[in-house]
Amino acid sequence: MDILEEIIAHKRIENERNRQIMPLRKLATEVDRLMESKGQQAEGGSMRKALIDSTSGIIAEFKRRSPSKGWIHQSALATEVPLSYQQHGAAALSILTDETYFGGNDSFIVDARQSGVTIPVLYKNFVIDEYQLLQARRCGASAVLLIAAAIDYDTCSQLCREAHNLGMEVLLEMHGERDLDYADLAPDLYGINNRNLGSFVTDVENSFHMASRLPKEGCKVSESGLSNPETVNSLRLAGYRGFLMGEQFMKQEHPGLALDAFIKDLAR
Ligand SMILES: O=C(O)c1ccccc1NCC(=O)[C@H](O)[C@H](O)COP(=O)(O)O
Repeated sequence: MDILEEIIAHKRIENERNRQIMPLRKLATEVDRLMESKGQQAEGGSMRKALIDSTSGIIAEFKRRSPSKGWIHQSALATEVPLSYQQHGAAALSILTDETYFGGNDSFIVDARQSGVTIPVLYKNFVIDEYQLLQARRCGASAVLLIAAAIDYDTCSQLCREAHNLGMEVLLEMHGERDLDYADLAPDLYGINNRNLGSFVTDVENSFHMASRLPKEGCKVSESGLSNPETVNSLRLAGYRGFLMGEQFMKQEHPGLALDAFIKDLAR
């Protein structure tokens, strides 16, 4: 069993437990009310537009721990780091909400919004059913991640539609050619993950290899293992508009300042 299979097996149990605590119908009613009072479109607006309009294209990630690295920054605060990322030029944010494997929580997005984050936020979790889309909408996410390797095509198609009905965008994550069938679901953002989930090894060549295989007009995002400004500039030339980066910033004492320095290097 690779790590993704393990996480998904655990997620099914977790979702079931959450449904016992708050039934789907009750959560849906809460989200309906939220949408009535705050509007159809999710908080933070369009991540696709934010990436296309941005010069950096950086999606800065709030990730305290990971299966590959263990704790990266255990004491990092969701009331501080996401806002600091915004102040230092992030085009958008990704906030890990998975608790067991990434030390995350939905409350981190709530904290980020309450601290003053207004840019788009990706609900970074392993979404396999509608219940999690409602959780994402409730806590203030603008977009959700759907991972092709984690769900079958029909489920992905249905979740894409439901996310849109909830006013959120979809970042569809693919790893390799075997996932390309999913590209015709026309997500808002096409992600290529450079991390091999069997070995955890990251290889940015994966993004270069996959670039020409994605729809020409699609907004492409390269994910994982990015640490070098020159690589990001080369990925931009290859057609990418978004660059999802976590560990490179989170391993520093001040992730926002690390982002600031990285963006300055991009422009050199
Ligand atoms: O980060 C991991 O170790 C990991 C392991 C298993 C599944 C997913 C994993 N990461 C999720 C991500 O996609 C990354 O957090 C994101 O792309 C940022 O990557 P990085 O810049 O390498 O922290």
